[in-house]
Amino acid sequence: MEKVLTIAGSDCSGGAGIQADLKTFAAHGVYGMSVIVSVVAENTSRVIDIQDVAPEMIEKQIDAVFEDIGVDAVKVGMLSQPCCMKAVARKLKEYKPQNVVIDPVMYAKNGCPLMNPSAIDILIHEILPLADVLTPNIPEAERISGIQINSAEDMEQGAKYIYDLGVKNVLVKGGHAVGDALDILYDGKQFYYFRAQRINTKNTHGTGCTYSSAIASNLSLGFDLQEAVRRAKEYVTTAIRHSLAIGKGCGPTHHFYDLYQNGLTKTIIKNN
Ligand SMILES: Nc1ncnc2c1ncn2[C@@H]1O[C@H](COP(=O)(O)OP(=O)(O)OP(=O)(O)O)[C@@H](O)[C@H]1O
Ligand SMILES: Cc1ncc(COP(=O)(O)O)c(N)n1
Repeated sequence: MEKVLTIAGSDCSGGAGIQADLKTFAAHGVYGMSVIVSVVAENTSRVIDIQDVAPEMIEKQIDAVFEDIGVDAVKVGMLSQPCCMKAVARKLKEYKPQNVVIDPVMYAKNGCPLMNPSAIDILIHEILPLADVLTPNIPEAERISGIQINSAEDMEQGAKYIYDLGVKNVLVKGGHAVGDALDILYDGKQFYYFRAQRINTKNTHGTGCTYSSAIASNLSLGFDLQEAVRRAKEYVTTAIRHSLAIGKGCGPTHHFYDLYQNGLTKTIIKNN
């Protein structure tokens, strides 16, 4: 059985964070484990408060997982403060897991900040180099690269800039753009386009968490990166198509094993 770990924040309303990650792992048939970095009192409309777990406790949770069960892939999500980032970086450097997918979460869908803006330098210098694949959305790619993104060409430029910071693979997600939901992967040699029709819904709470966890699951299952992303794109698109109109704000994605089988996307390989 493949074992996948999420290191992220807890969303008590179940749509994003650790909860979305564990649902995604279960739908992929892999064994899910979690290290909670922050407890977030949030729902589909707002973030009420954030309480970070002490860095020593973050490290002890990571030790508990690695000294006993071990992992085949890791997804890293919300890291709100420099001290949390440093604790996670220390332990990832110590255990050197394979298949590390990092989602550099900065804001919730409703615009509430989930990362202290002063942590950006630590994110760039301590966390980004640990990623086998980094999955910024457009505002996150803009913040990391300083490049304004208004087109697919801008997404490519942003991906290239972030790659040059020392990130092995960069997947810029287009959920915040208009038109097709286009994501662009850059591996230092080629750009790969993953495209799906945009679904007309406000219920996209947790899409980024779902996507990065699906990529980590697929990597743990032995798929190469392009195939892992292609399958994850199908999974997240399906999870959005079946998202739930619950709560007063942006409802959550929905997770089913059976729906994972549907093919919805096209992959286009483009030369550099
Ligand atoms: N309305 C939509 N229809 C189809 N696909 C979408 C839609 N919104 C987002 N996506 C897709 O969902 C995935 C997550 O992308 P997005 O840019 O929303 O991430 P995110 O902003 O990090 O998510 P989160 O809301 O969890 O922070 C991407 O594959 C994106 O293309
Ligand atoms: C604990 C936690 N982690 C990540 C997100 C981002 O997800 P979204 O932007 O879909 O709200 C979130 N809202 N909460």
